[in-house]
Amino acid sequence: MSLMPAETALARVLEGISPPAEEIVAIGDAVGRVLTRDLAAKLTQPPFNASAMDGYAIYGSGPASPGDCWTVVGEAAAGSGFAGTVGPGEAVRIFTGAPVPPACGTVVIQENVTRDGDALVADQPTQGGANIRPAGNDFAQGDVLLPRSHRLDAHSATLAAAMGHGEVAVARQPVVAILATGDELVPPGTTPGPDQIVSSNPVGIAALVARAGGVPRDLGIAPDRKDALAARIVAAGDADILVTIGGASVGDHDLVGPVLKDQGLDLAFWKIAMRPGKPLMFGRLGERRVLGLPGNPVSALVTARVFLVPLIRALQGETAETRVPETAILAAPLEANGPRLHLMRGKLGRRADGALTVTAMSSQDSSLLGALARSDCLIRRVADAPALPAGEPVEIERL
Ligand SMILES: Nc1nc2c(c(=O)[nH]1)N[C@H]1C(S)=C(S)[C@@H](COP(=O)(O)OP(=O)(O)OC[C@H]3O[C@@H](n4cnc5c(N)ncnc54)[C@H](O)[C@@H]3O)O[C@H]1N2
Ligand code: MOO
Repeated sequence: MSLMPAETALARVLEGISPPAEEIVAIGDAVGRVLTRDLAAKLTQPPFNASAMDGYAIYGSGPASPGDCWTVVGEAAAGSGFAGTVGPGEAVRIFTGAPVPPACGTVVIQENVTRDGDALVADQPTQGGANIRPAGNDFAQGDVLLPRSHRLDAHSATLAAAMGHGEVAVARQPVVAILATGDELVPPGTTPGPDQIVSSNPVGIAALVARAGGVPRDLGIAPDRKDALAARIVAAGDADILVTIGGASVGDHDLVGPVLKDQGLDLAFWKIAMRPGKPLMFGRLGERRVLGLPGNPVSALVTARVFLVPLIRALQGETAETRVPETAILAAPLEANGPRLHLMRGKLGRRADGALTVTAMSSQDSSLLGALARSDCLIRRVADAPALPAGEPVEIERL
């Protein structure tokens, strides 16, 4: 029986997602959150013609030439404009960010004039209209600047604040319960007994969840016993996604599938044509999505990137493409690929001419965390891809 292609599996994972529930958060807490509504500016920026420099606002719209002179009749500072009127031959001392008086169309910078008491003389030429930021230069009230589904980052959250939004409507963050399974596992920081290893995978899975905007909930480690596993799965409670790690394969102690089946799992798939990640499983337990990741650390982390991260993003209504394909030139040859999509761990470099190069890690064993941590990209090899010599381009995805 041929395995389900990874693309089909991803499409199944992303099926049937409803628009996210929304909540209102303070703009200072909204970075990393996804907007549920188009965001229009409540304000115009700048709200007035503003000086871009420290200097003098001069009457009229014309240029200033050396020898031109004015009488200084007042001052405009940021936060307190000049309240009077400016007439012909007059100027106002002005500072960066201050409103430019309506009668003034040019600001000359202070380095280019000489002032003696109230008398001001130009030493250098200044173009008409110089050093003024017109009202609405950045944006105007009513402009939709940030669309629904946009994930706020440092820049766009700053924009939203400037637009006048103290609070924004964002998608509720999906809760992702993470359950490690296996008699061999002990928590990080504890000394493994004979035949045991550290349960390291949940650390990276939780980090990927948080970076995608989800809230990780650690369910600890379940031993390879049906009753214990069943109890932990129930403990996932109202989580939006239950992620299990390990116990997904075909061994006698791989009980995750059978226990989930007993609990009524509506299985979408089990096993996909991808390396690492063959035993990946996905289904629904009522409203809850269940993603069964393979136990091998590289398999768990790579499948979490490829399937869990897009699911968490989609549950927040984010539509942006998460995979950003690029090409790099092989620095060393690659063998022909087998029948599964192979996401190979690779290291990027630069050729003397600046071209991006990539070298596959010498071992692609899915237990090698050291090699994964040293990698900075995945090389995407489609099923049955032919052997490639050095110098050929390959598709990569940065980690
Ligand atoms: N006869 C077959 N055997 C295996 C197959 C197969 O198709 N036929 N598939 C292999 C592949 S591919 C993978 S991947 C693994 C995945 O198996 P499981 O998901 O059942 O994972 P486990 O057996 O529980 O563990 C595998 C490996 O990973 C370690 N592990 C598990 N959990 C953690 C954790 N939280 N932190 C760190 N390391 C963990 C575990 O100790 C094992 O060493 O199956 C192959 N076998
Ligand atoms: O596919 Mo397994 O996930 O290679 O190690």
